Amino acid sequence: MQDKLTEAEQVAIKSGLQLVPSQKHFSRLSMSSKRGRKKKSSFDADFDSMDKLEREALLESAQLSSINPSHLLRAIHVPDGDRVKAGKALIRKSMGVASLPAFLPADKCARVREHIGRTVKGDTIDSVDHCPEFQVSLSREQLSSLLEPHVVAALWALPTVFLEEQASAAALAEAVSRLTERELEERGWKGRVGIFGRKYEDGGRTHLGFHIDTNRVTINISLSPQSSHLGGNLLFLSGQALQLVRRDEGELSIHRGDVAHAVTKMQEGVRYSVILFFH
Ligand SMILES: O=C(O)CCC(=O)C(=O)O
Ligand SMILES: [Fe+2]
Repeated sequence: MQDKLTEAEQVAIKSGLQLVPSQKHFSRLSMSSKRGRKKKSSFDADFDSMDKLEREALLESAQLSSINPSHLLRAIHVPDGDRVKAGKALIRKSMGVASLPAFLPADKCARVREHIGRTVKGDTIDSVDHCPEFQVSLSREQLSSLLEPHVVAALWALPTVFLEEQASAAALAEAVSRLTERELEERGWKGRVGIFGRKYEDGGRTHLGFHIDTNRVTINISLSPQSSHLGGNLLFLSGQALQLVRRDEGELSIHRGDVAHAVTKMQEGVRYSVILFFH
């Protein structure tokens, strides 16, 4: 474990990020990785067991902008191998996260939201935090019937374009909108794609702690207007910074799987998202 932390530390130091190599921090980390393996039955227990820094981030505290991303990276409860990957992702020069506002129109968001609301269950356990998932799996066919087929084709092409283009989100959106049906098909993701919807609310799933995804690229679309919830926003450790992304209905976020991310704690309302894991 010390070796892996040292590797993470070296990566951070090379990039000029500051890490605090205190013994206290090392012992807290060994305690925290045990928490990651333990079964949690409640969201409160999961939240309470987090390091103070992660709790502050998930509460969108006033001090959010003063949180040192590398300190936060060391405080989150993830396996050490994931911490190394997330550390490399944090300092990577190429784009780790991009946002495409208004990717889905309001009526389509409402359709997907209704489907999730009708079918979501809290009786299966999440592999990240061991809390009830409050998620529902979708097939590509189901997604195509809820959205337009050409939107689904664009979703399948986006990760390829995202990995190829070292450009801005606007350039990414333009690249996808310029592609013909045939080009979309050619760029379409050839690997496995996992699709699911999630619902967050007080009394249900309230948050999702920092983690990395095991797949290469993740697309996450907000299905709820910002006005329908307080909290429930995305946090990313990318571009040498802790980024808070407050999205409106229909906004698409695309990120590499190894970028550490979280969903802040719901304070009010309901929040839906649809997530695609490109393996
Ligand atoms: O629900 C969200 O918006 C984030 C979900 C997520 O990061 C995940 O399921 O891995
Ligand atoms: Fe995730």
